[in-house]
Amino acid sequence: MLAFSTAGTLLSSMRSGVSEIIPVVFSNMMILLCYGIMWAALRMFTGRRVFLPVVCSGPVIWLLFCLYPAFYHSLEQRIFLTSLLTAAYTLLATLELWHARRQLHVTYWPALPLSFFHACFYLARPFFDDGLPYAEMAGGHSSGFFAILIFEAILYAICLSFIILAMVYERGQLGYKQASLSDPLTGVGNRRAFLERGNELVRKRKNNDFPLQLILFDLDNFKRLNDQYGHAGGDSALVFFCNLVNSSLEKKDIFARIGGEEFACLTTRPRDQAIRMAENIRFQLAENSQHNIPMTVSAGLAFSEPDQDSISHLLIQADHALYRAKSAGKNRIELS
Ligand SMILES: Nc1nc2c(ncn2[C@@H]2O[C@H](COP(=O)(O)OP(=O)(O)OP(=O)(O)O)[C@@H](O)[C@H]2O)c(=O)[nH]1
Repeated sequence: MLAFSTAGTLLSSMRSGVSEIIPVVFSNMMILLCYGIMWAALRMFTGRRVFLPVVCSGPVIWLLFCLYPAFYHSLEQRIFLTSLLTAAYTLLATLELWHARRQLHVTYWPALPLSFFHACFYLARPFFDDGLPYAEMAGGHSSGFFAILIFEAILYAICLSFIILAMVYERGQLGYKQASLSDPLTGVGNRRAFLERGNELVRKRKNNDFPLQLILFDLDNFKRLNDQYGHAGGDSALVFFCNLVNSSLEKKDIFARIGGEEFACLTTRPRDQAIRMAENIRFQLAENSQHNIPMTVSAGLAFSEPDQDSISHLLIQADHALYRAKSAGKNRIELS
């Protein structure tokens, strides 16, 4: 991208008044292609599909217009079209930066006004740019707007480069954080994530009273399942169970794998609904086990008191209930 914009600018500065085809036609094609590539790069950054025709349409439109002598010889019209195409690409890039807010927390913010300002600058350019010094380069005159144009372009390129570096860095950091909080096998949160988010919810509950229930699930006879179906069979059983629970979660529920075959679900549903949810999961697992691998699960439920400020007490209570469920024959639910 940098190579294209440098080459485009260099070509643009080669105007001699004798032959302007390369500086006028090709330099602007390269600069517009550079904007198209920037849009594509931001699409890739946000994990969205890149459309090659969009990347190339700016340079192609420019080339087609330049084939008309009336357009080619009108500096005003050329300024209007390059400005319009540049603004269009920059607005598309701004839209991609807006999409980046789903993946980033901080660094996309400065890029948004910067990119939007750049688009507005090019939308306004045709009203202020008299075409100097291009028209009178040979005579050595210079336009005030030309200096602003160059200054804005340099400022935009430098600021955007730093912001994009910061965006890449932030995404890397968030990726590491996400990896440290999720279970690689099942994709659900791990114990650390559960304790972090769970404690946060318990603290929130102290100020705003809402129901909070903890369900501890433990797959039954998992050692035997591993022995019978192999470790790979055990792994896919764990994934199957997580998918089953995930399909019955509500937005606010926190679900995580907190041990080998032990899972925790913190829910803000009322007590009777939490019991129904646990019972439903237990029933569905016993009825629909995957690949003919019979599976059952035991669960212990605990209900949070308003004065609690950490999840550990709730975990101990649910663990006692789970122990009772195991002792009473497994494939059942006990309340604390
Ligand atoms: N396949 C697989 N097995 C695991 C994983 N993590 C832990 N396990 C196995 O889970 C089994 C747990 O065994 P136990 O703690 O004895 O529990 P259990 O056999 O389910 O017995 P109960 O809890 O009393 O029903 C062990 O054999 C572990 O090796 C994993 O990621 N994948």
